[in-house]
Amino acid sequence: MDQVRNRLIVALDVDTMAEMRQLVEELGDAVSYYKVGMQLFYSVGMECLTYLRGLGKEVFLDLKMHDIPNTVAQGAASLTRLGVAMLNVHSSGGPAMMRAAAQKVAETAASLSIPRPKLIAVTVLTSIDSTEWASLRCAAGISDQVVHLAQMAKEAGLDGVVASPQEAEIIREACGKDFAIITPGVRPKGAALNDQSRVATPSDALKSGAHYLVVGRPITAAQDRRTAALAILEEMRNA
Ligand SMILES: O=c1ccn([C@@H]2O[C@H](COP(=O)(O)O)[C@@H](O)[C@H]2O)c(=O)[nH]1
Repeated sequence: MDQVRNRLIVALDVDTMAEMRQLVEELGDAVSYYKVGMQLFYSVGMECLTYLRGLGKEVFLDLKMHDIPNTVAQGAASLTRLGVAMLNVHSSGGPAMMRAAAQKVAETAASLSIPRPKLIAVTVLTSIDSTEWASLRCAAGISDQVVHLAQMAKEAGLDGVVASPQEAEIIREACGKDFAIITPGVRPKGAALNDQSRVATPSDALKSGAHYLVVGRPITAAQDRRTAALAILEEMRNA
C-alpha cells in the first residue's frame, strides 16, 4: 500500500491555511505527498510547509521557475533551504539555466547536510492541446517537443520531468527508467477535465510509466475527498 501511496501527489490548490488544514485533515493517512503551488505559497508562504513538515508529509514545491540562469540558480538554492522533497523549473528556460539550477541545488543541500531535493523540469503544460500548440508556432509536434525537452533536462543533470501521462511511455524510452516522470493531467474515468487537455486515467498513467501522479480537483473538489483519494489509490494499486 505504501509504495502506491507515495506515488500519489495531491495538489493543495487552495488560498488559505484554514482550507489547507481542513483538506489535509480530511485526507489523513491516505495521502503522504502534497504539491504546494503558486496559489497557496504566494498566499501563505512558509507556514504551509512548516505545517506539512510537522505532519511528516513530503512536499513538491511547484513554483515552475523560469528566468536567466543566475536568478533561477539562486532561487533554487533558496527553495532547497526550505527542506522540500521536490522543486521545479521550466525546461524552456534552456540547458544553461537548468545546469546552473542543478549545480546550485546540489551545492546547497551538501553545504547544509540535508537530502538533495529532486529537481525536475516542466515540459509542455498538460493544459495545452493541438490548437493552443499551433498558436505557439513551435515546429515540432507536442510529443516530439516533450521528448526533446526531457532529454535536454536529463543532459543538464535534472532528476526528471513534468509531462502528460500520454507522453510517459516515450519519455521512459528516451530517458530510461530512472529518470522521474511526474504526471498531472490525471482524470479518473468520467471525471471533469476542467482546463486539462492531455489526460489519462490513474491506471493508464501508471501503466505508461509515470512514477508520480499529481491529482488536484478530482480529489479536492469531490463531495467526499478522502473517498475520492482512496478510490484513486485503489485504481493505482490494481494497475
Ligand atoms: O503541465 C502541468 C504542470 C503542472 N500542473 C499542476 O498540476 C495540478 C493539476 O491539478 P488538477 O486539479 O488535477 O488539474 C495543478 O496544481 C497544476 O498547476 C498541471 O496541471 N500541468
